[in-house]
Amino acid sequence: MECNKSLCHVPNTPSAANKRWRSAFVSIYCSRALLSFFKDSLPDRKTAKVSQNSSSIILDIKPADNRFKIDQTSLTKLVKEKNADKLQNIGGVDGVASTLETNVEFGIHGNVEDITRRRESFGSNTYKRPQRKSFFHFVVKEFKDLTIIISLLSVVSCLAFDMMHNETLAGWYEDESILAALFLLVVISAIIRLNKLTSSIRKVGLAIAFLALVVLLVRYFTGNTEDECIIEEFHGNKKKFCVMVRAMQILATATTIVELVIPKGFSLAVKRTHVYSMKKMMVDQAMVRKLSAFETMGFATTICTDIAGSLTLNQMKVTKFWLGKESFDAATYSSIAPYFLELVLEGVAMNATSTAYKPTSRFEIDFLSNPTEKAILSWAILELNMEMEQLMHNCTLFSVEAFNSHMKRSGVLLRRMVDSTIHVHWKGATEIILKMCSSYYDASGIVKELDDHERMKFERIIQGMEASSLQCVAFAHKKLSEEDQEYDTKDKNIEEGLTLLGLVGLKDPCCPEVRKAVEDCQYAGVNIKMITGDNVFTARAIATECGILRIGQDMVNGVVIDGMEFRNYTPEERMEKVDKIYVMAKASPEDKSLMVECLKQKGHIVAVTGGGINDAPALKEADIGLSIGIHGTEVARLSSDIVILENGFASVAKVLRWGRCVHKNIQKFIQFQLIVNVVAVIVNFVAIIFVNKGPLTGVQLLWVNLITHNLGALALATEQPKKALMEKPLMGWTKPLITNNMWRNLLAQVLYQIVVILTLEFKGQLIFDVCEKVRDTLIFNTFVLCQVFNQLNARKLTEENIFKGIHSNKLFLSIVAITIVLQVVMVEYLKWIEYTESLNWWQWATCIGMAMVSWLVGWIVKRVPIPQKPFLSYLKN
Ligand SMILES: Nc1ncnc2c1ncn2[C@@H]1O[C@H](COP(=O)(O)OP(=O)(O)OP(=O)(O)O)[C@@H](O)[C@H]1O
Ligand SMILES: [Ca+2]
Repeated sequence: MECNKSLCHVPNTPSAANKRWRSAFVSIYCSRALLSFFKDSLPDRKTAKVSQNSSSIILDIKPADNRFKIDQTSLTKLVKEKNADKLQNIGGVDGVASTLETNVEFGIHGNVEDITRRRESFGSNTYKRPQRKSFFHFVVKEFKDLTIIISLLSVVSCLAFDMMHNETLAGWYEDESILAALFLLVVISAIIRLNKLTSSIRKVGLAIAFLALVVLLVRYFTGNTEDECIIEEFHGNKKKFCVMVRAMQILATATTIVELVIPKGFSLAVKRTHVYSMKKMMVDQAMVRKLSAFETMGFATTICTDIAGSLTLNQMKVTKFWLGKESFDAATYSSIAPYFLELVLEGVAMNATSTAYKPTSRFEIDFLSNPTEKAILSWAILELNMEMEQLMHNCTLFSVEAFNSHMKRSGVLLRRMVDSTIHVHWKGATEIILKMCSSYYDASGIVKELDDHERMKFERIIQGMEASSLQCVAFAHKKLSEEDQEYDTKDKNIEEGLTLLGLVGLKDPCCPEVRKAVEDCQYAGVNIKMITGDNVFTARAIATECGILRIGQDMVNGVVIDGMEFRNYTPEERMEKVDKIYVMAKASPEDKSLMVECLKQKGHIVAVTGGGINDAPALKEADIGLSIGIHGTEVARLSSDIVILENGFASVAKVLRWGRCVHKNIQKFIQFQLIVNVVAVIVNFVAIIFVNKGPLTGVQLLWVNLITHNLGALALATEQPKKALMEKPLMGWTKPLITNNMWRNLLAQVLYQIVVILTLEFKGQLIFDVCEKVRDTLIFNTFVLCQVFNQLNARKLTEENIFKGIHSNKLFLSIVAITIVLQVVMVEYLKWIEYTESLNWWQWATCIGMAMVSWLVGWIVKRVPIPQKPFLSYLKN
């Protein structure tokens, strides 16, 4: 409007010279019109800047109006800042006086025109009563900074979270559903070792926050603080508002510190590391049922393994068949007397928990039984042409004792249809069955007495089979007299005086990679022990084949023992001998768990692998239970922490490696995160003490926390297990979570970052010749970039080359790149909401340069030797 009006007064005969004049005139007046418009609506710094520009225009071209060389805002600023340099720039007191067109001695001219002009420029010399503001208004104003609310909420929720997460876990252990598990993971997880660390950090943090609070309060009540804004704004208001607002500011500052020091990010990061590794492990056919098992596995000092499925393929096959003292094979089966073979097949078919039939195709046989039984049935059907259905038609069962790992035998009582005679059939572990026999069938089916001499001969045959790693099963038979009709399998009579029918030897081939996997684990400092229900000789042979026993070692006393022997030791003897035992054979389920219990008592971290029902108690007793094998039983799976669907010990070695990796990654994250938090707390604290306000605003700190907790944790969680993890012995369960190496790295980085940030805080404006806001932006930017660079430092806790293998971790690199991009966006965004100022290229380069020095610091500090004894133990002494 003003602009248009002014334009009307411009001469309307545009000569060439006048044209130039007019365009200058228009631009000046239009900009002035705009400025006055802005000035009315935005009474803050922004206008000041523009007005300064406008005043320079005025000075150049001699304005038509009577404005002063200095405007109100600049004048207020000059008074408020008490900046001697600026005063000097204007020409000192005299300069100011002449700018204001006044005389230091006589004052202003004072006529109506002059006063009006001054009133227009500087406003009237009266105090404008501020509008009454409600208490709600103060609250909203103080809490406009959303971060404070978020901080408060997160502090509260963090405490609630900690209380909650210990209890609610038990529910999903029983549930195999991976979705349910994943869902619960987001809400709760058990983090055992971190709890201690977290609680000590929390104590220190709360102490610092409290101290800061005290400092601020003391300052406030002793009037030692410049509460200009409050005094200015609330002058005339009731004092209680002042107190409340100040109290809120103090609370906000303290909350920011608490928010920084409560390491809730740890548990979150641990969870993320777990979930990431869990997903990776699922590719390897392993499902983690209990997340903390990951780290526990990393610390395992002993792994107790069974045979079937873990060391062997769980594909048993009958390879030996003895009738009497003669061995038969495919070529000689036809020479067996038919009536005798019929008896043997009756024992096989009737004394089985499942039925099998021969389908059209030779190789498709359906079974529902344990591997041993499956192998025997398939051998009988395929090699001995057993007609299972036919045999089952010929007799009726009236009592059955199913196989179990305690008794290691199964038995049936049956009546033959043809003559109604009653027969008992037993099959089971050779030592059990042999004890029940007093006679034997020789190769031609004639019953002979089993005296001690003959018994020895059979034992030798069995040992021969077992020594070639065969699992042996013996069959026995007895025909009962008419009076025995009422008996069932529980009666003594049918357990004695049996006739040995035959022996089979079953081969379960060792997994091809098992030897290497066992070696890897041993190399990593983990003891491998075998605990099995199988016979001593079988166990010894397989242990040697898999590398659990070294050649000659099996002869050393006490290395291979029998479950019963172990059971009968006194508790003291057990504790004394348990370390030396490498193979425990003929073990009952209780023996297996007794062994685990002993090892645990001795301070070992014990992992148990197994797939059978008989392994369940040991799996439960173990620190980490791993159920193995696609054919593993449901009971074993439910008793375990990790379910491995593949057969083979190689998977166990993989889990061990991942376990160590997860632990390492968590350590890396802790080092990384602690640096961020410690630096932020100290810097804020020091700044509060000296200048009453921290250099990093709530939003900025929240941002730092956000990227370190989330992106940082994710990046460090994705570090893959390296071969080196299995090259060192144990990391030590009892060792502190933060090792001396980590303390050293941490202290160096913290020191460096504190020096950089405090230098920027106190001397930054001078060094870089920038305003306060640019300096604050420099601090914020440098702090964030330091963390980005430090993330790479954290990749290697001890190695000097932090870039080693980084090319293979694309995810890590992408996360770092994303963080940098987000930081640029953040600086720009914060600028928009007036939290930061734009940085020029040179300033960006300076920030990056300062952050990059943390690599150098990391490299240098890794060369500083450290003591073996944990740092913190020096404090305790
Ligand atoms: N179905 C069965 N019927 C009769 N005897 C069996 C049967 N299965 C196994 N046996 C006998 O019982 C012994 C112990 O077998 P068991 O399955 O209890 O051992 P395990 O502890 O599971 O062995 P592993 O270490 O392979 O897991 C075997 O050596 C075998 O002689
Ligand atoms: Ca088993």
